[in-house]
Amino acid sequence: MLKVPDHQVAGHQAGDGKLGSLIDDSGRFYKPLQGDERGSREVTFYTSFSSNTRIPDHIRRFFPVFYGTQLIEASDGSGLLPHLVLQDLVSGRLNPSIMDIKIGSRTWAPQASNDYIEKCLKKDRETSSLPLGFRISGLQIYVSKELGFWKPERTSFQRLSADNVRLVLRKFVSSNTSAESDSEPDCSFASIVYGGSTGILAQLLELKSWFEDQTIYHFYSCSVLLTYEKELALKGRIPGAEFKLIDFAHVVEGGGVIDHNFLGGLCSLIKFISEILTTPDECTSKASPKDSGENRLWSGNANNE
Ligand SMILES: Nc1ncnc2c1ncn2[C@@H]1O[C@H](COP(=O)(O)OP(=O)(O)OP(=O)(O)O)[C@@H](O)[C@H]1O
Ligand SMILES: O=P(O)(O)O[C@@H]1[C@@H](O)[C@H](OP(=O)(O)O)[C@@H](OP(=O)(O)O)[C@H](O)[C@H]1OP(=O)(O)O
Repeated sequence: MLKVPDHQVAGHQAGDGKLGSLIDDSGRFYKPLQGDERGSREVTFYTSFSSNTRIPDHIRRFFPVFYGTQLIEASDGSGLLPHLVLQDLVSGRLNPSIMDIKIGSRTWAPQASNDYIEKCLKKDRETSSLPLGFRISGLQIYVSKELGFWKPERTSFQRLSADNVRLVLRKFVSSNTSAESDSEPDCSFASIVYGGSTGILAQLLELKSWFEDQTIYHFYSCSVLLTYEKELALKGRIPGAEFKLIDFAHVVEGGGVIDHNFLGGLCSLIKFISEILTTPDECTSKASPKDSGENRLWSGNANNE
């Protein structure tokens, strides 16, 4: 039985007659193929990647498992439509905190049409993509059993300054984050989510070392999806912090050249996360949302889902 995912934080969302991804009970995520070249490009990528023997296993683990494509009933009621069948990255998680971070200061491939480049360039300029090399594209943070999730409006966190991006990355790993609270994030879980030999930072550094060498693909407009379970962290247990790369609708061949756009964005994200680990107490007093006019981020409601 297919259903609308409980924990999708960005992209095209199913429900209310709209076309979007679906999940089943066995841990699979069904993403509808977009009718234009985005759908075929993503299938081409997954097909090539899954059979490419040059991809080391320690890098392959950063990608969802690909189970091919399948014709299924589309969520918008339009009938049978081909879908990518992928590993559901939050299957088995109870209350996952999730952040979708789109990597790269440029989200368009050189081969794209002028109209598409213009559309992307506008958004890259208006968001943190151009100045920081990445933008937060989707977010939900588990608050508590009573309050559910804090899932702010997507437009509220795409255009943040560097200081406020830092603040969101801190809130993501804090025990005192909620829609109501604008207290300084305590970064209680920074060391077990971002830090340690198996934490997010170590994983990102491993990915980075591959990107310093690989020239097979260029990953435009691709995201890293960070997830962990705050409830486990609260109980002092390992919170299962991990990331996977998602959204390959704009991946093109690398042509023997380093993907400096993705690599640059990844280095920038790594720097932000490293700084949180080295200076966990240094919160963003200089980046008051009230000063920067970004209050909307802090006024989003918690979502009980
Ligand atoms: N394999 C997966 N397992 C679980 N959740 C996923 C998976 N892939 C994507 N998602 C969820 O769906 C969201 C959107 O994913 P994706 O970017 O691939 O879709 P999209 O519709 O192409 O988005 P966009 O139009 O923004 O490019 C992600 O932020 C994440 O919450
Ligand atoms: O609507 P489209 O043409 O599929 O383009 C989406 C775009 O609408 C979406 O922006 P938003 O409406 O969710 O704000 C972009 O997501 P980000 O905000 O995360 O950048 C998508 O990336 C666009 O899709 P695509 O990247 O395939 O052009």
